[in-house]
Amino acid sequence: MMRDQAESLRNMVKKNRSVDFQVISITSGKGGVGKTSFTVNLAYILQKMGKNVLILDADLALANVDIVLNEKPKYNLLHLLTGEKNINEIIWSSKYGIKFIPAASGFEELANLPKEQQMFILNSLQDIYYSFDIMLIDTSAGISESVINFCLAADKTVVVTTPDPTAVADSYAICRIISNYNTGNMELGLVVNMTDNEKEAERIYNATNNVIRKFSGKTIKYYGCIRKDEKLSKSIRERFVLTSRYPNSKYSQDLEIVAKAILEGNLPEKKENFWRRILNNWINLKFD
Ligand SMILES: Nc1ncnc2c1ncn2[C@@H]1O[C@H](COP(=O)(O)OP(=O)(O)OP(=O)(O)O)[C@@H](O)[C@H]1O
Repeated sequence: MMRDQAESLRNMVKKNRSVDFQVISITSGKGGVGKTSFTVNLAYILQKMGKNVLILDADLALANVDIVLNEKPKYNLLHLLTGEKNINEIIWSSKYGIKFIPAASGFEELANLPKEQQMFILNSLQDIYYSFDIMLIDTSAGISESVINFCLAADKTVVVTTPDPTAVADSYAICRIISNYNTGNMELGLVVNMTDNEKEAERIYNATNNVIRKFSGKTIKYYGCIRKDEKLSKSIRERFVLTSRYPNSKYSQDLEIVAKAILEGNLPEKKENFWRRILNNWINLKFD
């Protein structure tokens, strides 16, 4: 009976809020390019814009979202997978108001989660997604089956790179793979982080876009660039969220422009599409 009531409530809310739910995956070819700090600060800015944001820490075995938010969550995805907790019980509310689903650091087995368990996590999200406007998925760095699948299931994927040639090369690689598999209208875009040279960032975007167009006939979006800001490193060291404490810092100003560009991209169709895409398109990737 209670289940029936919950179900009809869910359907009611779904009907009322069917168009403005977006899933945005954030990924990178190389580690250490600023992906997690980008995710957390983006969440804060989107929240300031009035969006109700949830972060899924999908960097399953090397989770960092809790560290950037300076939180010590009690439960994490491991508790969900072992059946000890349900999805509602593992959502952690940070002091910044941002809610997140923590992964579990140091559990190697989580890095190569079998497809069934990845599906289980994503299916569990169905019970809570109606409460949010935006879900940000912080994936792990690099090319793995679960990263590609999280990206393909999203409405938008943001690839974060730095101007460092190895980071650029790795971001080409991940953009190429995602574009190849992207048969739907998932919007793929690039952010160049830690650059003091806007022209250089645009050159990196143009070069990436040209390669992708050549290989897959598709284009990628340019969401913008973020300057190197010593305050960001300080915020990580001293465990505060930069965009909250220093909204006028270089990093915060640039990220606000990037956040608007991401929101202004293609509007998602129906929120239900996320789940349909997961169920229909969760694929076994074969890398050549
Ligand atoms: N715009 C920036 N200006 C200055 N430093 C930055 C900037 N962005 C990120 N950093 C620095 O880069 C480091 C790595 O950031 P972060 O942990 O967010 O990267 P990541 O890509 O998520 O790493 P991993 O792949 O290991 O999870 C941080 O210590 C931070 O100080």
